Amino acid sequence: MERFEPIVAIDVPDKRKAVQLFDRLSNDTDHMPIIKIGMELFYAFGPGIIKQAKERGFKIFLDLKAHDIPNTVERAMAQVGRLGVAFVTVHAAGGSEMMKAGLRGLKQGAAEARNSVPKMLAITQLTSIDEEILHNEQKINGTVMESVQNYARLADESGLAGVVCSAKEISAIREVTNPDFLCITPGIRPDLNTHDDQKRVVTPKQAAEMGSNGIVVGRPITQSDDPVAAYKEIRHEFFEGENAD
Ligand SMILES: O=c1ccn([C@@H]2O[C@H](COP(=O)(O)O)[C@@H](O)[C@H]2O)c(=O)[nH]1
Repeated sequence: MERFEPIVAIDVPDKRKAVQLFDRLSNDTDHMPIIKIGMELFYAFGPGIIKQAKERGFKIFLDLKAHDIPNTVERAMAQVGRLGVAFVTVHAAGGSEMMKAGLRGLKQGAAEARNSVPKMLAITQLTSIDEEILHNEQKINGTVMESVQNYARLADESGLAGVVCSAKEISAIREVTNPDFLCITPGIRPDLNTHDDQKRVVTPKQAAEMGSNGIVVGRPITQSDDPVAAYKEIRHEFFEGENAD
């Protein structure tokens, strides 16, 4: 099973802090993480911030969670395909037509720029959603597990490389998707007493045991007094948990 280096979410408000984290995570580690650039950094600094991370040798997980009509997502993904990133995200809730259109655009943009095609992942149910929000706000019948499994099946049928989900849902997803389908898992907390706004959380070791292809970790690293030490510990726990079954 393919396992990626941990994906570190650089959710910080200023460029100086982001670049400081890029420098520390590239200079002071033997195994560099994948860098996740999300809405906060991208909306503020655009493609330039991707360039700065790539110059330091990082692979980029661009997490903009596209969710719009198919034509708009197709055209947006054509632009993203030109950026030379490794992963991109769209919301499965946009439907199969939207996911297929996004993938078409991504392939077209990547081909025009002579880039490899990034792996497109579908967000299933955000890891900040629990049963209560699912039922009372989204008005979805059934469980979070069933909703995530349904979105994963739809993403696989639409040709996507995988999904973003909680590690708790991986075994249900594997029942309905192709064997190479990726499950990338945020909602990671080394200390399960500290959830922040996340609802479906597991430790790095549990994520490995549950079959995660890659963990996404933000605040436990970026808000640590020693982000490099925190990263190394989380990475060790994730890879030590590998094949623990
Ligand atoms: O379902 C999802 C999808 C994406 N995320 C992103 O992962 C990180 C998690 O950050 P933490 O600080 O470790 O909670 C963040 O960038 C989210 O946008 C997610 O958490 N859940």
